[in-house]
Amino acid sequence: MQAIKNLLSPLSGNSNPIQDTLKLVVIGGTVETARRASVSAWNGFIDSFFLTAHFSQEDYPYDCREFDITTRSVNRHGLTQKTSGDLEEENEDDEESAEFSQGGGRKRKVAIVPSMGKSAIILRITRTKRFQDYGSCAELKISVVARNNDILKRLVLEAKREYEKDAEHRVHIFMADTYVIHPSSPWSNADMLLFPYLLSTYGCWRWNGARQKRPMSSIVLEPGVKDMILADCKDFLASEDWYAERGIPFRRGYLLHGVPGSGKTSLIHSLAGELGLDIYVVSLSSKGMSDNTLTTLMGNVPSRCILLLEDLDAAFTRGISRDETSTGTPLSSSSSSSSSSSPKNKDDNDGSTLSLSGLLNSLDGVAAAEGRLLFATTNHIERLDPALSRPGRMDVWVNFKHATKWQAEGIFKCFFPARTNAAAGTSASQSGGPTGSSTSAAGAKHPADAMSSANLAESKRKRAAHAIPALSEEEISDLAKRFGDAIPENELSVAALQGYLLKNKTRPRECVDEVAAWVVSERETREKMKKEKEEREAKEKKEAEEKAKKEKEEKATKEKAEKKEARVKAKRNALREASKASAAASPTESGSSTAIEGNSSDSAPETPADSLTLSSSEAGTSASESENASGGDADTEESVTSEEESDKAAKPAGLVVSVVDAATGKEKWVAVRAQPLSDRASAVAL
Ligand SMILES: Nc1ncnc2c1ncn2[C@@H]1O[C@H](COP(=O)(O)OP(=O)(O)OP(=O)(O)O)[C@@H](O)[C@H]1O
Repeated sequence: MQAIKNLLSPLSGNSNPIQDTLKLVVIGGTVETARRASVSAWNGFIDSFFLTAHFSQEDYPYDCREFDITTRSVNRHGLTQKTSGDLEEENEDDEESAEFSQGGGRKRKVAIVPSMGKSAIILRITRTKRFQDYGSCAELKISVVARNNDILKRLVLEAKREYEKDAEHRVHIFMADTYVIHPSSPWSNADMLLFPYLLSTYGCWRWNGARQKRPMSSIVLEPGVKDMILADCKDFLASEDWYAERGIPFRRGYLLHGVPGSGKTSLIHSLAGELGLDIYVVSLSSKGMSDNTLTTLMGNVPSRCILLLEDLDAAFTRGISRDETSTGTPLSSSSSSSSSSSPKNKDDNDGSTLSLSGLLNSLDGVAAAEGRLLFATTNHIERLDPALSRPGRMDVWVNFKHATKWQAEGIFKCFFPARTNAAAGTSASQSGGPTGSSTSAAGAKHPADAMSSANLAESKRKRAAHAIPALSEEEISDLAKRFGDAIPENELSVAALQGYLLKNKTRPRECVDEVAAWVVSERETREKMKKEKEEREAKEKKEAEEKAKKEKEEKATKEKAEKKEARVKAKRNALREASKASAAASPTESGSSTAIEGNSSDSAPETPADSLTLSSSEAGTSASESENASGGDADTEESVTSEEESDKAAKPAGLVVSVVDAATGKEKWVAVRAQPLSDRASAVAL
């Protein structure tokens, strides 16, 4: 105490302010360090009583969602026998807020739950969020005060049971995790090549959540299409032995192509729910996707699943908007196999080095998994390489078009079920409607009818309380017919129709009354957008052309300047050579040299016109003109011409020789006309 007083006392006196500040800093630092040390020691002490299980979000099935259930299951059945209620509420709160403290901080929750025995179990749940190079990852820690880990084991098993029960109504989605070096990462590409083990965590599948199953009946396609695909999938999954007996690789590919918003992705989601398969999604154009990564990913999918390659064309045609000459056709295997030299890689330095041959190999190479259903979607089938879509890789092709009248009618019925269904609480909501399996109606039976007969499992989600008027079956049929009639055939996407119906989800009658006006406005909007797009494209094209023209001009000017410079250089060399030659010839003729020099001076009497036409100063002027003409960026064609002309003009002047003034010792340039002198001696005599 006395020491602290001594330490603080000078602060109140009239001591040096710098010293006081330093003291304050030292005191503050000491107090904070002591606080942290004590907190850490206390946590360590408490932790020593806990048995802790760590669960990472990346670990399937021990993901956070499962453990949300876990914690509930602890409350409901597992360890408690009686419901306490507290933990349930806490975890509900968790789920709703579902937030982590900023900057990767953590939140702690401690709940005391009555145990099966007499003593209480202290359960501590800690959620943390780690930020990694390729995203963030949540981690869950469950700690209990116990002598052994039996409780934790039971907890996990209980959670697993609950989780699997819940999973029956869900489709699990896994995303391909590709290798990406974050800008802030200390590792460079070179490091990765040198130490491949650094990549070991990439090219793997990451659980991305579980979505409610979508009933097949909510997908409205042309009659028979859904049933054909579903039957084909089922038949394939049941034919493993048949394939094995014939030595055919046990794989099947489906290519869904067509206009955007026509239900390709929705159908796959629905099929996954119907067949009870998980979906593994690969985006071929994602950063860091390479042949090796894709092969690893394809080899790691489970035997029974749906492998989805979205926007198949995008992987090889990303540069299409930038490359005017591109036809959109993917690079050929030979050209694209040398990934580093492909245009794509030059343009996009994002570490993506996927080649067509790499993709083909990963689809049906020796390392490719068997038993999976491959679904590929594209909006531009014409851009696909034939090798990619050939049978064996893509066995079934389905074309998705804009909505027909039949589809419009069907989707209307999905949105507005008849009174009987609504009363029974089985009303179909929009795309994310009630969940569960349903048996598709065969043939041309309307989807809404199929839905009404479907045995929908009870949804656990909260239902939106939309006040949808309950209309009779006849009225709904009539409205649906009118709605279908008002929709133009093959002009609007089903997604657009869905958007319109969503806007009117509680007004079926008005929805039909106003649909004609909506179609008109939709057409106008599309026209406007088309026009704007054309204008934008024309503008971009014009700008690109202007830029190209400018670049061409600059290049030409530069080339000319270089040529001129080279010519001037050559001329200088020629002059130098000439002067050397003259110097070599003149030493013995000093008198003549003097004579020439005398002739070149202003005061000298005029020399014979035919022997000496230019004075040294004139020759210098000519040379300097040539230099001026060649120098500078503003050189033009005219300047070249004038220079050439001046060259021509200078030619009759003959040799330009260097002479040395004997008196001053200075070198002078003298031009001498090239006259028909018979020999050098006579020229020198001049
Ligand atoms: N045939 C359909 N039946 C029911 N709903 C549909 C249909 N087509 C589209 N939709 C609805 O439109 C939305 C977009 O559909 P989806 O994503 O399946 O289209 P897509 O063909 O995969 O589009 P893109 O090619 O742009 O990926 C979804 O919400 C879906 O509910």
